Amino acid sequence: MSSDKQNNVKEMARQNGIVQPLLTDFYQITMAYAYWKSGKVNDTAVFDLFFRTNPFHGEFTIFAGLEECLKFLENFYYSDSDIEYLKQTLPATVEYEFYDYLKDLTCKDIKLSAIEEGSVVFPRVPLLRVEGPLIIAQLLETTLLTLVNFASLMATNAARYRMFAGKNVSLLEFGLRRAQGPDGGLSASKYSYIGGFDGTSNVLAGKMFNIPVKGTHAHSFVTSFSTLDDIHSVSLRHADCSRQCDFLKMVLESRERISEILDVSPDEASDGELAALISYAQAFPSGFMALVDTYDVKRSGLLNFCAVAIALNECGYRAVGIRIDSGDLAYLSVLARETFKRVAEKFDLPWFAKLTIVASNDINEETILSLHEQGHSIDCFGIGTHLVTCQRQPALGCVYKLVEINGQPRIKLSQDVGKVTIPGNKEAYRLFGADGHALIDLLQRSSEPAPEVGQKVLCRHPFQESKRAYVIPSKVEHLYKVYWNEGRICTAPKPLAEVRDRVQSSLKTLRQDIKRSLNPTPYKVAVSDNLYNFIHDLWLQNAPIGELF
Ligand SMILES: Nc1ncnc2c1ncn2[C@@H]1O[C@H](COP(=O)(O)OP(=O)(O)OP(=O)(O)O)[C@@H](O)[C@H]1O
Ligand SMILES: O=P(O)(O)OC[C@H]1O[C@H](OP(=O)(O)OP(=O)(O)O)[C@H](O)[C@@H]1O
Ligand SMILES: O=C(O)c1cccnc1
Ligand SMILES: [Mg+2]
Repeated sequence: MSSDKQNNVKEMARQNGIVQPLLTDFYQITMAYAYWKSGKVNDTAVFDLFFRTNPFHGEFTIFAGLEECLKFLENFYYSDSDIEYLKQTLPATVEYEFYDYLKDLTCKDIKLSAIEEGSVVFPRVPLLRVEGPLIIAQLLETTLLTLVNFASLMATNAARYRMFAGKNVSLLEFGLRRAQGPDGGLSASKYSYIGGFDGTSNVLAGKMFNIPVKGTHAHSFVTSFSTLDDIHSVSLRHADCSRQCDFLKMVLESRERISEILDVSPDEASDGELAALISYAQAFPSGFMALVDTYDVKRSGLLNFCAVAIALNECGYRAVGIRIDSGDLAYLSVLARETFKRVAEKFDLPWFAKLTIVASNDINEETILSLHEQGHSIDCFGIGTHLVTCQRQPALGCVYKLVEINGQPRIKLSQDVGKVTIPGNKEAYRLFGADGHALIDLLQRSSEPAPEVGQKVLCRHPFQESKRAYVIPSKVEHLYKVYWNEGRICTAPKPLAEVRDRVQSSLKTLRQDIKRSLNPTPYKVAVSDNLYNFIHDLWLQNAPIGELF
């Protein structure tokens, strides 16, 4: 087996243990019993899973969570202890044959069609279409929603950070400590990576999903050292030979020289901080990355870092960079870059000017945009709280609605037109313009022929009669593939790295004005003329006619 395949198998095998049939709302099980009791065991249904509004005041969403949905279908069965628990929890009047029915239940008769994971998606276009026996399709509702909602929200949030940070900056996810519990933290790491982050500090996510694990060190490492006497050993082995260097002496000498260049007195710098940086460098001479804001970036952190980095260079190692975690990140990063440039010039070490500058501390979308406007020298953002808690919008509102029962369309009416469901079994197509950009998503009845390249197609707003347009597509993408059918995965979900690439390639198909931060242009989602008439006929059939006296 190729190592790619092995990795794929390994990834697929990793089902989050908490995802199981009882991870659902109680009403799914009570409904299952009521369906069963009312003779609906052989009824077949079609459910659509979709959202109504894009998150974060944006006009696009990234669809994620499909692979986990497939693992859920694959492993769906009620264990003996699940059945035991349900017997204790449901009323004693529930007939015992229902538990026998549940015991044999699997997803073998379910068919799941979905949009490719990592694609940009839009309101009202179903992300998943679930077809099969009514009872089992109903029982899947809550778990599928919980698997798609947070995954898609998180991937969208991360993709937005990626977009606004730009290509030249790397992004690290540092959020585990602030996430909504352990499972929220793990999912956040996974879907941040899909959305375009370059690495995570979350070690378990690294192991489970093969995400690069990255990090620096905390303030506590610095504050645990008080004086130079705290240094355990003064020496460091030279990179090229077994010779031991008197590392402490070299650091102190370079600190003297650098203090003149930077016009900062070594007396102002913290010796405790220097002891900490020396100790970290001795532990990781080839990966030295230091936190420099514990006491004072300008007067202590930068001087101490440069002193250790120059001494490391004399021992044959190249330092990696610094992290700044407080203060004015624009000003301090520019100051750090100027400092590195001056040292690079004086010591004739061009690489020193390009040392990595990581910034962290409550970073969000606005901070990144503002820092870009101000000008900064940051190479990498470490982002926790705002990213993983999706502070700007903590939930995506995907819903799961019945659109067909036993071949008959179903519509859910609402005073709020936006909440009226689009009935029937449908197909979704993305129509592209001549310049390669996506123009519109078109929903049609499944019985209609697919739109064709070069052929004029009438696209209608689902609820506003006067809003319509003819589109002549240059390319037509059928959005659904069948992923699960006849009890097995029939289209293998892509490995994480490919889903991550898909996010970027899919985002490229969107016009810039749809992706901008402030007042983005909405992307159009339309229905065919046939589907429009079908919706509105059914609407009239189902809407009661009021009487006025
Ligand atoms: N140049 C900047 N422009 C806009 N926002 C910034 C800039 N520099 C930092 N910030 C943000 O401003 C906030 C500053 O945080 P805060 O007021 O807690 O101060 P602090 O620097 O962290 O102080 P402390 O030393 O107490 O940690 C953070 O959210 C940070 O991301
Ligand atoms: O700010 P976030 O985006 O959530 O990123 C993660 C934060 O976690 C770490 O310290 P922590 O916040 O635990 O302590 P500190 O604020 O005192 O640095 C790190 O230094 C960041 O500040
Ligand atoms: O490695 C880091 O620098 C890190 C990790 C988690 C949270 N804050 C920072
Ligand atoms: Mg903090």
